[in-house]
Order: sequence, then structure tokens, then C-alpha cells
Amino acid sequence: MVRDYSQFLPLSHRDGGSSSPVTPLQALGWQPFFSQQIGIEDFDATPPVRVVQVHRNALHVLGDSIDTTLPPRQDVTVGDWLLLDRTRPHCSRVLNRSSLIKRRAPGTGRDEQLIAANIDTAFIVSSCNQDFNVPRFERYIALAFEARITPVIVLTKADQVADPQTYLDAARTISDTVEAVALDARGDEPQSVLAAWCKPGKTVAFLGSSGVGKSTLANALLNSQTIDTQEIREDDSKGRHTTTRRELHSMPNGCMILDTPGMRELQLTDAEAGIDDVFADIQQLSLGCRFKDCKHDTEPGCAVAQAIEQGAIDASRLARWHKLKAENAFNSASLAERRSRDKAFGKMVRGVKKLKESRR
Ligand SMILES: Nc1nc2c(ncn2[C@@H]2O[C@H](COP(=O)(O)OP(=O)(O)OP(=O)(O)O)[C@@H](O)[C@H]2O)c(=O)[nH]1
Ligand SMILES: [Zn+2]
Repeated sequence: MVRDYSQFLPLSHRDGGSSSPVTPLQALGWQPFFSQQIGIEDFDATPPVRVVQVHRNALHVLGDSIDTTLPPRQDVTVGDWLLLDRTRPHCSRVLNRSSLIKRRAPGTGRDEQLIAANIDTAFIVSSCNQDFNVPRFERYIALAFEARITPVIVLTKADQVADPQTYLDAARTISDTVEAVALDARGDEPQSVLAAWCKPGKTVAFLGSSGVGKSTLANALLNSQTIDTQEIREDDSKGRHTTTRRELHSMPNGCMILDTPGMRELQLTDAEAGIDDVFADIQQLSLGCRFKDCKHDTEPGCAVAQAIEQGAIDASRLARWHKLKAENAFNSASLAERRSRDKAFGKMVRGVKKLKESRR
């Protein structure tokens, strides 16, 4: 039976009000979405724990008065909630995720690599200078939408430009549904400007290129220098040593911050819906195209082309849409190809096994 047992949690703040005390589980990001998946009997027998660090040889998990490690699993990533099976820890059940960031595994082998789970808000970070790049924003926002995460544009180094408002205005044209803020990432500003998203029980993450201020922002929110100092050395896929961090940090108010540089190299894969969400204007216009499968290229009766002629949307925006769609199609197709190849290979192996058995 699946019911919401959140009311049985100690000190529960059922109204979700931020003034209520935060339970130990809520401070780890526990939400009704998760409690709805489990019965009260599960709660006692297999208490929920969250994966706060992923090491090569272990998963570090925390729960209500629980602080332990589990064997690593490919189907578990940082941010995941597990129902801890103390007798068979490796069999702990993974709760359904409210959001999931994944990417194509580097090299051959597994198709997908889980990057992070159960993030509420992704701050898409860029500085107010040469890093400011609309296509990059659109790509990250599509990724966030696809992963079911709320994107928020954060423009750093506002103190270094004469008119940050120009950058803000440009950022705000990207999507009607994505908010944008500009700030100096050093000092107290992040705490107040990002407060609306960094609430107790929430989990936030930073996406963006190197050097835009992600660590600076995280440290400002954590009120410490934690992020720069807690690095974990791990092997990457090629057996080289790289410095990676995949962990959740707690803000003093009970919000969690995910720190994982793996999100930098994210590619668009199977992100069709996410792209359509970013380009909702083109999506809407395409309903008026003569052909249902109009590519808004050279087709007659294209409502998008007409909107460009009339100056309602920018030709460059359509060009960027084409480019993202192409990137996504390319990445997704090669994944699909690999999948079917793996399937064919599996079939061949099974066939050979059968043949061998029949000859015995
Ligand atoms: N003036 C100013 N400097 C900033 C701001 N944000 C970041 N910086 C500086 O920019 C540099 C890079 O910032 P980081 O926080 O390390 O950037 P990052 O995005 O975490 O970079 P990676 O760890 O490589 O991904 C540091 O020297 C920061 O002090 C800002 O808003 N204003
Ligand atoms: Zn069209």
C-alpha cells in the first residue's frame, strides 16, 4: 500500500512552511514525493537514507541518526534516496527520483551514466562577460527541463561590468518560464538573492563552465570554503587520476547543495522534450505550419518562417533550435545504434550458447 506517511515523521512541518522546524530527514532533502512511495512498516524496517557522497569504492549515506557506507552500485548516484536494508545493504531499494541527470557514458560500455538525482533547482551559471553565451544557456536549460529540474539563470561577476542589466535583459529573452538574476558571487549577495530557491528540504545544483563562479557561489551559500577543500581523488574511465567531487553539502538552513563537476561535460541526449520546453515559442508556432512534421526549413506554409519574416521571432533563435535538435538527434541516434548493436550481440551470444548446449 502506498500512502503519505509524512505526518508520522518527527517534528513534521506538514504545511511546508519555512518557519517550522526541520526534521533530520528534511534537512537531507526528504519530501512528500518520497514518503508517498513507502509504507510505515518500510519506515521502521528499512529507514530512508540519502546518498551524500559517491566514492569509487563506497556510497556514503545519511539518514535520521544513520551515517554509514554501502557498496557502490551503477544504478545509484549522488542525491538518491534508498531504503536501507541493514542485512543486505546492496539490496537497498532505490526510491523513484523526482529528477535525474544522466549522460552518455564516456567510451564504450554502458550507455548511460547517472550523474545526480533528486535536484529541485539547477542554477545555470555564467559570468557577465565573455562567457555569456545564449546557445550555452539554452543547452543547459534544455538539460534541466529534460531532467525535470527547475532552471534559474545566475549571472555572476555583475560587479565587473558597467551595466549588468543588459546581460539580465538578454538572459530573460531565452524563456518566459526561466528566471534570471545577476550578482557578485563573493560575499553575502548569493544568500539573499538565491534564498527563494535555497529553502530547507530542497536540493540545488550549479551548472556552468569552468571559472564562472560555481564554487564561489556554493561557498557563499554554505558560509564556508568547503567546496575547494573537500576533493576526492578517483579514477576516470581511462584509468587516469582526476580530481572529482560528487557530493551533497548542507546549508545551515537545511538546504542541500550538490557539487559535481561531471555536469560540465553534459551532452544533450534524448532531450527532445527539454529542447521543446526551451523553445516553447517555436513549438507553439509550429502548430500553425501546413505540414505536421514541418522542419521549419524550406517547407511551404511554415508558420515559423512567416513569424521570422514578420519579425516576431529572431532567425538566429530558429538557427539555434535547429542546432540543438541536430545535436540531440546525433547523440540519441548513436546511443540507439549502440543499443541495437548490443541487442544483436546478446542474441548472437545466446544463439551460440544454445548451439553448444544442443551439441552436448
Ligand atoms: N569579481 C568577481 N569575481 C568572481 C565572482 N564569482 C567568481 N569570481 C572569481 O572567479 C574565479 C573563479 O571562480 P570559481 O568559483 O572557482 O569558478 P567555478 O565555476 O567554480 O570554476 P570550476 O571549479 O573550474 O568549475 C575565482 O577567482 C572567483 O573569486 C564575482 O561575482 N565577482
Ligand atoms: Zn514550419
